[in-house]
Amino acid sequence: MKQTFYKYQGTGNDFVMIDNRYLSFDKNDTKLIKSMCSRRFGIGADGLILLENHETLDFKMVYFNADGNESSMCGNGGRCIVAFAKFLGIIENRTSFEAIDGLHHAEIAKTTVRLQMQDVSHLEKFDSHVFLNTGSPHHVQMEDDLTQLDIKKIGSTIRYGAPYNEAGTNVNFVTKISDELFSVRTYERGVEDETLSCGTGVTAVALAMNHIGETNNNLITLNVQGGTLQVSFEKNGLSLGYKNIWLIGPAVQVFKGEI
Ligand SMILES: N[C@@H](CCC[C@H](N)C(=O)O)C(=O)O
Repeated sequence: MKQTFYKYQGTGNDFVMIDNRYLSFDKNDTKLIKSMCSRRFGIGADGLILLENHETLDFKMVYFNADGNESSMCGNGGRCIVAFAKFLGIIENRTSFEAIDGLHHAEIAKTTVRLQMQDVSHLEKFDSHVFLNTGSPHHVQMEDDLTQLDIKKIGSTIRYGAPYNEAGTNVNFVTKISDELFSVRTYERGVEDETLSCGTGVTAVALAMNHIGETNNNLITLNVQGGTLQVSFEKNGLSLGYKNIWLIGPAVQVFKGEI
């Protein structure tokens, strides 16, 4: 049987998107998901996302990395599935849906999607980096010059090295431009390469920069390889950590196909 799919991108982080409300797609077929995401032998994407029915919320998001394995939260994918739900007529301009890390609220206006992320209560500061989980694990490291870095080489060394080892982490390299503007390049676990953007990654960068005192702003703009994202947040007064965190940026349908 033919499978209809859509291709979406959010600041260049691209996804195969499938309406799986009738459970027609076999999500245990890791080889198929990997081959669909392959840029040489398939459609080509950083990940594949299924939109499924949810008992009480608007829909459920199921996310797979390009390696074919289901993974933790994808912020850009979360923004893209909101645009997809609107395209399918499931939602209007506001939504609540479930992803692997729990409930998310979002709003869409034209091609801009604002996605609420989970509160972050635990950030670990080390000499050369910060580690935190924004739905996915992120190592955040400041650098003087992002243009000269071999992101795949350095990123994979950190991702597979101690203390992360096989389970791994995503790795973000950051340069400060001003108190409200940072540049970011990200090595993504499960893609095992640099991607043009990572939503949970820029969220981690914004919180980490506030946490280590590089900025006191609570609305941060982040230049990534594929465009520009914004992250807003509030410091959690009662404890170390952040709440009311929103990831904001474009989410665009690129094409529709059939395999
Ligand atoms: N591109 C994503 C992150 C996807 C998950 C990540 N590769 C992992 O497995 O941790 C984003 O936009 O957040």
